[in-house]
Amino acid sequence: MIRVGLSGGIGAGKSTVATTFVERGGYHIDADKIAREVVEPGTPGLASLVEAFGDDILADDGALDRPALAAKAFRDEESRQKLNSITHPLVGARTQELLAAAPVGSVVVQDIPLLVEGNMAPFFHLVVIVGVDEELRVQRLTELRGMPEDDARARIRAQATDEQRRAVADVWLDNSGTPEELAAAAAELWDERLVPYEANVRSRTIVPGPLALVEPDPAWAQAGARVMNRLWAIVGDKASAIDHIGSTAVPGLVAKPTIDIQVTVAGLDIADGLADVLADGGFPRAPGIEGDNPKADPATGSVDRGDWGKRFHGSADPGRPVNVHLRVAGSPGARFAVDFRDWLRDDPAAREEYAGVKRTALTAADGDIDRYVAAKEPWFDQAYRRIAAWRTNRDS
Ligand SMILES: CC(C)(COP(=O)(O)OP(=O)(O)OC[C@H]1O[C@@H](n2cnc3c(N)ncnc32)[C@H](O)[C@@H]1O)[C@@H](O)C(=O)NCCC(=O)NCCS
Ligand SMILES: Nc1ncnc2c1ncn2[C@@H]1O[C@H](COP(=O)(O)OP(=O)(O)OP(=O)(O)O)[C@@H](O)[C@H]1O
Repeated sequence: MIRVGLSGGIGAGKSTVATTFVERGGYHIDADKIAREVVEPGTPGLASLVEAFGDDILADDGALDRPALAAKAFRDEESRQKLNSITHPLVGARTQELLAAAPVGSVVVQDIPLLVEGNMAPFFHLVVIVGVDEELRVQRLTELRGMPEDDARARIRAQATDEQRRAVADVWLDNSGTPEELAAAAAELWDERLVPYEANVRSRTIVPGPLALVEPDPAWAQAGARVMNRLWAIVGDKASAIDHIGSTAVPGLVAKPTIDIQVTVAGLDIADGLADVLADGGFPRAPGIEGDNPKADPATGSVDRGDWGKRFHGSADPGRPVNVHLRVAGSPGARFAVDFRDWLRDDPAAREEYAGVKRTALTAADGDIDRYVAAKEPWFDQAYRRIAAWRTNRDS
């Protein structure tokens, strides 16, 4: 099972995407729909709303007069918070019930208008945001849905900004074209990414990233932050640190387009205990990788005899290659990963040198990842010594 969080500002067009996903077999959990169910006539939810906002939010038949409540609730922040504090726990509880009932193998599509506002992004395997410029949204809401313009704008003001949405979006679906274009993009996403992602999570299959060097992409930092937030949500207090490491964490450096993340734990037994939750969360374990090569000083031949053990996980998402290295706090491998990144960030000449080493290794590797890694290893050995000197200098 994978959980897909679907969101977007009011009027962005989530419904089109949700419909496409459901037509293709998605298990739909619709927060707006649940928000209506929990305030139906006779529910404790409706009674709480009346107590909070007065009985003039009721229509003649005793049901909720939605525009009347909207007029009161979106008037100011305090009123909206009051509304949220009544409805959101009820929506949350019902969501949990529906999630528990999702069949094995489901792609669960959770349609949540306030996903970003509620900091819920890390709890999904993938976050899909539908985006359209604010003015076009207001135009569609007023002209096509008959919503008063001040109501539309009041809700937009009460919601996250597009910048905040972009920061958590694994996928951004633009809806400034036709609904048919949006539906086609959603269908492709479903077929090419969501269905294989779910199958890979179930079979615990890693999708390796390409063995190719690409120009530095400023989007890697945010992609790394999203993966780190997701890993924190999975491993919780079992980790003492989670860091974006490797070349994608170094601005300006060519890299394999795979995000490397280090999860620091107290011991490898803790790492082993996390294997299943990580796999369920979209990061299956790679068998057979139990440690890094101990670094040897090429000048003296002396090897760092610390514990170089680690556990290694990849990504089941065909659209986002990730390496997750679980290393032990204070071990030389854990320290080296962070220092290496910081050294490269700090030293443009080292960065250039490493870029050259990678290009040579790529040619030598002839498409074989193990040969690529091995070809870089001698350079790492001598870099290890230089980094130790750099660290001493930095810390003195
Ligand atoms: C105030 C209510 C009765 C107005 O009903 P109405 O039929 O006009 O709107 P509807 O429920 O269809 O929501 C439409 C859109 O308004 C926006 N919206 C709704 N509630 C909120 C809120 N509390 N804060 C910000 N935006 C909101 C969302 O974009 C949503 O998709 C209703 O929105 C409500 O009960 N809201 C509280 C529950 C809630 O937060 N729902 C959103 C996700 S759980
Ligand atoms: N590409 C499009 N071109 C023109 N109109 C569109 C397009 N996509 C959606 N609409 C219309 O814009 C309005 C808002 O879209 P929709 O109801 O799907 O948004 P939503 O994101 O589900 O909104 P809400 O947050 O209210 O649930 C609707 O009237 C819809 O028919």
